[in-house]
Amino acid sequence: MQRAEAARQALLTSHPESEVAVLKLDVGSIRSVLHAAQEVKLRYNRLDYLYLNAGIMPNPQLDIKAFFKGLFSSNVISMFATGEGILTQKDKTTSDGLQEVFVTNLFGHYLLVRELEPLLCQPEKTSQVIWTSSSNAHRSAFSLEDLQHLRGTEPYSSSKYASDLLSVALNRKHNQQGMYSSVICPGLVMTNLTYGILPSFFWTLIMPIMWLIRVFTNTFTLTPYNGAEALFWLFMQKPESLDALVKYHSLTSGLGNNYTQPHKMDIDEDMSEALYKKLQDLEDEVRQRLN
Ligand SMILES: NC(=O)C1=CN([C@@H]2O[C@H](COP(=O)(O)OP(=O)(O)OC[C@H]3O[C@@H](n4cnc5c(N)ncnc54)[C@H](OP(=O)(O)O)[C@@H]3O)[C@@H](O)[C@H]2O)C=CC1
Ligand SMILES: CC(C)CCC[C@@H](C)[C@H]1CC[C@H]2C3=C(CC[C@]12C)[C@@]1(C)CCC(=O)[C@@H](C)[C@@H]1CC3
Repeated sequence: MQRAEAARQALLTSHPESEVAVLKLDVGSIRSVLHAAQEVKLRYNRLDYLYLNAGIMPNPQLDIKAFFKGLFSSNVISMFATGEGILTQKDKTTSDGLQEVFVTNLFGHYLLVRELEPLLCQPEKTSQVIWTSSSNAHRSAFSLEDLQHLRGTEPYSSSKYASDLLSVALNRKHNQQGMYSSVICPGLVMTNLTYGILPSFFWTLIMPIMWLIRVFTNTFTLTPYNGAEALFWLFMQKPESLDALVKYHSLTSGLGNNYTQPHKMDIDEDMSEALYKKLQDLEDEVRQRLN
């Protein structure tokens, strides 16, 4: 909570007229999500925006061999833009008996949205739910038969693809009630997540190479400010005008200009419906276990 309080103070310094409240929430814990949602419902009557940004990539491993192979292939740009085929992770089980990446990146958020539906779906008004997804969300990493990615080595990619599917399902279910869901990709940003892949001093050393690569992909946004471009862009749009089947990417040009670009997602609407059904079943199961 110390860092949250520091962020609150910084916001109040830059925007003294605003009201900023903090609330403790561990999206990786079912009890914590339910407790925090209860607290939100006590404090507020409605929500206009819900940003689902929390996410983890535990124990990332870079496949050096695949990286060098990719470097000299025709897929090199796509490899730098998405990290496809060169990153794996080691997941673990939480005390709720769920896979940590699945619950932190997807299921905890799903449960939070379910709990907050009464505040998000209100007559005559619109609300926006925005997921921080990733260009690393690959259909090949996801399976409806293995939602939690117990049998694979790319739980991060699987969970992000699942968030894309879930966003599509939420739109189909709730647009008529005024709730709209979108997914964004911030691009490659230097944060604790990327410092888990390679140490921060190494990223600093290769920064000139990163700026050079940015000329070819525009996906190397590199700073949190640049990565937030799509969030800001979405905030300025009318939610009814957005395309549910599109992911909004923050991009930074070689000259350092930020812009947002929509990319059609590789999504099958039946699959998104099937995922929603499976998440509902799991929700019933975990709620029963808590009672
Ligand atoms: N960095 C990148 O290149 C990219 C990142 N993303 C996504 O952006 C999002 C933010 O990640 P990023 O800033 O890069 O990484 P960081 O590791 O720097 O930040 C992760 C954030 O998620 C929060 N978080 C993690 N676990 C939990 C949890 N169990 N409960 C509540 N909050 C939690 C952290 O909170 P706290 O500070 O309290 O620990 C922190 O605010 C993630 O969803 C990530 O997948 C997507 C594409 C690229
Ligand atoms: C540029 C250097 C000389 C070598 C860096 C190689 C890799 C460590 C990176 C190349 C593409 C990167 C990437 C990600 C992580 C680091 C790389 C694999 C992500 C998967 C990080 C998390 C995301 O959500 C994606 C959007 C990133 C895609 C690109």
